[in-house]
Amino acid sequence: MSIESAPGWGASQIERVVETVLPTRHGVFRMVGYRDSEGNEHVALIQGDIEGSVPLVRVHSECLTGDALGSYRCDCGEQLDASLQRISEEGTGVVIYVRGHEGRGIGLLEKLRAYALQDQGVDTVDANTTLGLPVDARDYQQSTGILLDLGVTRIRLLSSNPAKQEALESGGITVLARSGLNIAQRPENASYIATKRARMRHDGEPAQDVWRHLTEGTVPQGSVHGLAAELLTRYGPLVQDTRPDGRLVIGQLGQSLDGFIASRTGDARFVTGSEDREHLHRLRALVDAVVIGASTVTADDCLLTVRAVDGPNPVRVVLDPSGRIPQGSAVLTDGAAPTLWLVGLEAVVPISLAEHVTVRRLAAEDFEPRRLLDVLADRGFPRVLVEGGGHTVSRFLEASALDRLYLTCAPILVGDGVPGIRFTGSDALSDALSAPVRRFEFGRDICTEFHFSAAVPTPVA
Ligand SMILES: Nc1nc2c(ncn2[C@@H]2O[C@H](COP(=O)(O)OP(=O)(O)OP(=O)(O)O)[C@@H](O)[C@H]2O)c(=O)[nH]1
Ligand SMILES: [Zn+2]
Repeated sequence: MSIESAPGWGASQIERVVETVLPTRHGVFRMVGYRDSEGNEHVALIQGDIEGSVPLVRVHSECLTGDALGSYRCDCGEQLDASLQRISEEGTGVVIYVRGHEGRGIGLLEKLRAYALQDQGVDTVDANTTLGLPVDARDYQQSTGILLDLGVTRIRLLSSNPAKQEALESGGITVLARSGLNIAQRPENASYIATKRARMRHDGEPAQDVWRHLTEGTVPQGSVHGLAAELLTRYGPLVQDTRPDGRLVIGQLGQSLDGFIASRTGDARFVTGSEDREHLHRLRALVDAVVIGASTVTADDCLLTVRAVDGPNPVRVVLDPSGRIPQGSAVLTDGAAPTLWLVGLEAVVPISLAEHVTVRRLAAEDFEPRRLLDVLADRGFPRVLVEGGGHTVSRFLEASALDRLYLTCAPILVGDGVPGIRFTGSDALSDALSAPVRRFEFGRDICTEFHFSAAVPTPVA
């Protein structure tokens, strides 16, 4: 099959040659092989029912050094990996692996020449021009052709490069959203990435600036777009809405659409996807302390640090009246953040503990949510994230102790398992708990933010 005269295509053609399947560490993909009019061979890796949907699409430029050899000079390999994973988590999407794009279209050996110049201090843009070559010689007609062949005209693009979006749009593809893959920089590729941002219009810096301001407790002004704007919309209110006494209490939970945080065997891995995980890490970075129940520490052995984004680690507060979390738990053995281990008056705890662990004994009534929040505020932790599990978050919810709750639902039905939000509830639906809400799409998950402190109290009759 060949596509001719697609919009903006001129005389170029793309030919669908073969279809097979590719099992990978990110799952099984349908794989379609194409040949373009210049003889370049490309592949599309596909999951799910993409025709007529608005799938995630990664148009990935071939990079032998990064993709196959694991080079840290660029971020290509990690971007490829992350995009396959994201698509696999969402269950729908396409990665187009574009051959002939090596070295931004100048070829492998010329790229290595450019590397040799960069070894002498020239940046990636000047290296190409010093060699008498274009800074970026890629065209994206093959990708437009492949998408049209796959029946895809509207996409969400995984890329930090606005030029890719413009090229696909000029080829007749509607790009409804574009976001980068948020790969952590390495010392080896930091200046390459900085040059892409400074001289090749790649996004990154504004979003990182905005995020840094938010973690420092300020909301930057000025016009921003893309991820920077999204971060401001999502987290700006958290930074602004702190109460006069400096307190802010937020809850978060990821659960299945039918309300379970884990299966009946306790399997809780990846209920919600990587975007929700990133959101959770952002919430952690915005608070002084994360609160977690002993059952969740025992079941998940969570680290509770900020790893998916830049930002400070909060203090880890473990609610453990009977002192039952395992001594080998990450919160007790990993010193990446301080741990405040709150135990009952009678609980038995080991005499010698790692330096980052502080034990504080509380009377049974001090484990009541509002009393706990007073204890934490007194210790200098007014901004608190209640992170799990279902029982702990529900307790804080029922005690009206949460200013906001982020409840992310994954489109899966578990049937039976460890419950998410459960509380006494009301007899009449008209009395059900509600508040102003905002909704965020995290991949295939939907996060609902309940803003309880903005709710108008029901007048007492
Ligand atoms: N000429 C040259 N090409 C490079 C260099 N480093 C990486 N590349 C190539 O650049 C291409 C990837 O382009 P990038 O600018 O890293 O990213 P992008 O594809 O434009 O944007 P994203 O979609 O966000 O990944 C690959 O083909 C790499 O082989 C370099 O220093 N010089
Ligand atoms: Zn690369």
